[in-house]
Amino acid sequence: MAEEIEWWDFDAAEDLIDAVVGDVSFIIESALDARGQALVAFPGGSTPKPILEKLAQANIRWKNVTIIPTDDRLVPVDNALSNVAMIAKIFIPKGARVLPIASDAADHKLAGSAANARLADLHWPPDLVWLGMGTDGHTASIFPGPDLELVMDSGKDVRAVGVAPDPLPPEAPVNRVTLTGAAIGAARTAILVISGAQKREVLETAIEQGGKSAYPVGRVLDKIVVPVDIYCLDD
Ligand SMILES: O=C(O)[C@H](O)[C@@H](O)[C@H](O)[C@H](O)COP(=O)(O)O
Repeated sequence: MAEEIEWWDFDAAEDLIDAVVGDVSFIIESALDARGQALVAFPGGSTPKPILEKLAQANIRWKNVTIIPTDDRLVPVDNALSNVAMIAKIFIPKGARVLPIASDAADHKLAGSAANARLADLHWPPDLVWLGMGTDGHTASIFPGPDLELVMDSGKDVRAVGVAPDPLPPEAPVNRVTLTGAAIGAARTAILVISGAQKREVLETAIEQGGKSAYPVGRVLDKIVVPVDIYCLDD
């Protein structure tokens, strides 16, 4: 399990947004100071959008920052389900380099190999992996089901794989590409941002169960060696 897990609870969305923006800005600034560049992975889904919008206003040297999605849906980039499109719309105007990990390969395995090849060129490990979580305990696109072992036990040099969730998640019923357990586990810093009592309960159970959890998030947190900050908005 992550060496240390710290929970930060919020009643108001603005307070959570300010806290996450402050933390992520600090992580990026520190990476820029230390290495002159930063590589960060941001999640898709609906929770991060207002936070990302506020983060983009921070006074950061965005042109030295590379952003990848933690995972993406295998859809064309002009599709509303595309995570990279959401991130690119917010950060390209700021001068950041936003790299897609999805491709238009019809086969999710090929899409995964293409993503892995693209990530091989980046300055690794990521300075930050920011995770979201679904009520089924998935994080990034690491779902319970047939691909779980592949994603979690892919070997440390495999940074991304393609997955075909079964069942497909109703909010975005398409195949995906995701960072692997090893890629997330290698991050220099990691945060998890969730909202609502239902997710909190799932996450608490997953943490308790640890590396043997049926919830992917428990397995992923088990791979992360650095302390993890969890930001939770109560409903
Ligand atoms: O692209 C995705 O689907 C994600 O990266 C995924 O892991 C997301 O973070 C959770 O499903 C939570 O999504 P919400 O914030 O929309 O509930």
